[in-house]
Amino acid sequence: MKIAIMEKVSIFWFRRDLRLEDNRGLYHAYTQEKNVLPLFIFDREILDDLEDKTDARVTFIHQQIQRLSQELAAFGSSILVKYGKPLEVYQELMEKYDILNVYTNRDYEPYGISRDLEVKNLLDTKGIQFLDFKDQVIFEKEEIVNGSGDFYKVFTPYSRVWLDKFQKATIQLVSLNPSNNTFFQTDAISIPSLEDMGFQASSIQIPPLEINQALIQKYDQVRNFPAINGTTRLGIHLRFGTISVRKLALEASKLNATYLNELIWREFYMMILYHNPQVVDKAFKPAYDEIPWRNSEEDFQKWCDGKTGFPIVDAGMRELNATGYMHNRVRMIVASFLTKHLLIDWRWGEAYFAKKLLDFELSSNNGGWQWAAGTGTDAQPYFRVFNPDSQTEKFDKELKYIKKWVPEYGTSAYPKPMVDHKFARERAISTYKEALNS
Ligand SMILES: Cc1cc2nc3c(=O)[nH]c(=O)nc-3n(C[C@H](O)[C@H](O)[C@H](O)COP(=O)(O)OP(=O)(O)OC[C@H]3O[C@@H](n4cnc5c(N)ncnc54)[C@H](O)[C@@H]3O)c2cc1C
Repeated sequence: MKIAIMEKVSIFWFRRDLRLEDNRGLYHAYTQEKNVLPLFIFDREILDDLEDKTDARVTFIHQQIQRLSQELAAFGSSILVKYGKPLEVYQELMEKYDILNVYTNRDYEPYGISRDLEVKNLLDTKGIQFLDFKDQVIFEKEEIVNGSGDFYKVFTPYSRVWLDKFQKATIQLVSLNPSNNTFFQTDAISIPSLEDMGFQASSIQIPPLEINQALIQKYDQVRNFPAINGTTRLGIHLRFGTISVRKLALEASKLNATYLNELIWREFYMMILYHNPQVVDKAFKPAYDEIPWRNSEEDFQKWCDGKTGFPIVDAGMRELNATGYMHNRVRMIVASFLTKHLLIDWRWGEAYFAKKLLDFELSSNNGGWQWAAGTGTDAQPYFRVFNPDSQTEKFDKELKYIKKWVPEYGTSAYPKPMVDHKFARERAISTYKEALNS
């Protein structure tokens, strides 16, 4: 009888860190182990919930995995790509390989935390170590806390401490030294196709991965105008880790304080979610869960379709539907409109954004929606209701953005406003007031 000898490997599990450059967990695996087998799992727990089978994010990940596979070929290695549920995949791998250790980068979302705990417990049964590292943020967990050791609930003091710590830290980028190659040596391993997983390629364009220094330098002056290319569109790259946040933050710190501040917002919301996982379906400020939302399905549909009769709102929704992107200023306007003008639950809008945004990030999306609805940290006070016309006057005065996305604006084909601004504003304020005083 022939006994198969199992290959001895250590696994590096890629998730939202799809790069070789300055990847902390990978660097640790590479410098500490002898036979590093890269792994990526197309996670059915996530994919099965995606309604759109041409989801652009899945196409993007698939392309990035192919790129990684090519980059690893230069090291005589490849990436093992599985389609399934992580626990089942690990059960299978434990039968096939003699696994020494599993390395990965930490996740802060409730699903990621429970997935990792399950995998860790499974690996424990065979004495395999699960080693996770900080990679997707500069500071995590309890690194930024107040004098009493509590997490910050308000952005400004958080950002002050973050910045102070960042300025004192020596942040060095890490890279893999090819002459000490410790990757598992193998021919290319085949990657399941999108079709194998029930998906098809999307035609949506992904913003390029470039750090546009000239843009970042003037970011504070241009970032609020949706008609111009005044933001970096690096959201999807930060989401899936095709860029290192350390690299970007180091550049930003030399170029523009406002831009760096936005990266701090990203981490602030990640840590709010980490410390308060209940915000996934509850208001950060519990009293706001008493608001009796109107939740008209008909109104919601008009909002989704960009047919509200408020051109800046419609332009934003149409941009989102067509490209998977919406400018931050317009995200704030459409979110305020949905929650205040239409009194529709912020969770409806949040879920719609989650389906459509290329840069969808649970923490920032939840934080952005709760901010707009007035239910969150540092929220816009409920009695301040964005006026879509004055926002247009300030940020799209020449109507360039509106005309791009709502070409029929100004003609009889364009719908009349679905609600009167003054009436909706007063209705929102009195509804919130009553709920909060009850
Ligand atoms: C209702 C609402 C929902 C949002 N949903 C998301 C989301 O799902 N994912 C997401 O990444 N951002 C979200 N944002 C924040 C912000 O709108 C986007 O990060 C930004 O528009 C992305 O475009 P950009 O990459 O060109 O950003 P830039 O302006 O170039 O900023 C660079 C990066 O900084 C971070 N950043 C910028 N602004 C914010 C912010 N306000 N909060 C947190 N991080 C920020 C992002 O990672 C962004 O990619 C949301 C905002 C609102 C008001």
